[in-house]
Amino acid sequence: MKAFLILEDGNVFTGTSIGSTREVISEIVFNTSMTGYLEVLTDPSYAGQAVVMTYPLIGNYGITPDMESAKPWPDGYIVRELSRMPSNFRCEGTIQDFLTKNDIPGIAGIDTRALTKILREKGTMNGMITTNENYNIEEIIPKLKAYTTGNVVDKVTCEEKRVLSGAGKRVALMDFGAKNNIAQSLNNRGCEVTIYPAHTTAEEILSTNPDGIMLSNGPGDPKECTDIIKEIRKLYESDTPIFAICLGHQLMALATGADTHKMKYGHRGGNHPVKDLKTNRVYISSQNHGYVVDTDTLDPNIAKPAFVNVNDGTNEGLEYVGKNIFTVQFHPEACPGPQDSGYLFDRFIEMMS
Ligand SMILES: NC(=O)CC[C@H](N)C(=O)O
Repeated sequence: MKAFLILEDGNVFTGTSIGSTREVISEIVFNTSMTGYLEVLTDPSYAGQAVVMTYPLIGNYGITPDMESAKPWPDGYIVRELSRMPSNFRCEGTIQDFLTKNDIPGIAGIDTRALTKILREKGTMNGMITTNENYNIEEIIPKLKAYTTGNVVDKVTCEEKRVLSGAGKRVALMDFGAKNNIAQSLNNRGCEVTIYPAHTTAEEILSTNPDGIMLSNGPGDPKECTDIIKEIRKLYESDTPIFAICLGHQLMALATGADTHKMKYGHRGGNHPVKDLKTNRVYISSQNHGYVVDTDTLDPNIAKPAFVNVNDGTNEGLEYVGKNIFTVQFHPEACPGPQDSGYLFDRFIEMMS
């Protein structure tokens, strides 16, 4: 069946429908990872977005246990070519069936390179995936322009707290849409990790007297999380060691008076160079974000840049003055992507000691 991707700027791509045939409007973002399509699909930070995979062949090892959460989260999936015959000793099915089963619409067979160039030049924009051949572009474009993602953290956070037991440090992990490998990276290092729903109060977390608090990644505009930011402010004031990743990093910055803004097209992929400003060493990082902390709005008495993006000079991490708090915009848990910065979990454990 034919499918159409209609962009806010009037561009239309015609391809083949994959997964659900449901019509969807979403923000269209691109990811440049060459492998790890399952970790991308199951990263809750993609809730509220349709993802374009720039790598031209997707699904060639099928569905494997490499999941970062229990289900796929993007609103839509856009690929050049979907493998029809996946092959891998762990393969349990096809992307096609996975998308259909989870009611996620997608489109294959379009020129994803041309699409990515549009998104890079004009910036991230909204789009519609539809199988309706009689679509009316005049009616659709105003709808696309008016569409906003809203608060998506509430959609992805866990409903109840759960514990990964361990004999080491006791970490409270705030789940704003956490990828599995954050808890796993801590648990592999012996930590007992208690995962809390996003709206747990600071009082409840602090009453358990954790050795450290981890703030997770998550979807959407950090400024939508007004209630959570208030709780994070209390965690900041508590003097408990804190490590935060991506959305968690942005929320801590907002909680302490800095500002964030939306980037032109964000960073999503497995090859983003970030420089540690203390050592001048560059790490290749896994990334998935569309917002960024404004370096100009940082109060040097509160937070100092610790990492910077080598490509565009944007902030990639902060160190909080007089506190055991450091936060990063990139993903030390990888999944997918390079594990160069996994040592940051060890640093967090040292900080808790
Ligand atoms: N992976 C994340 O935590 C993303 C954070 C935020 N939603 C952004 O796009 O910038």
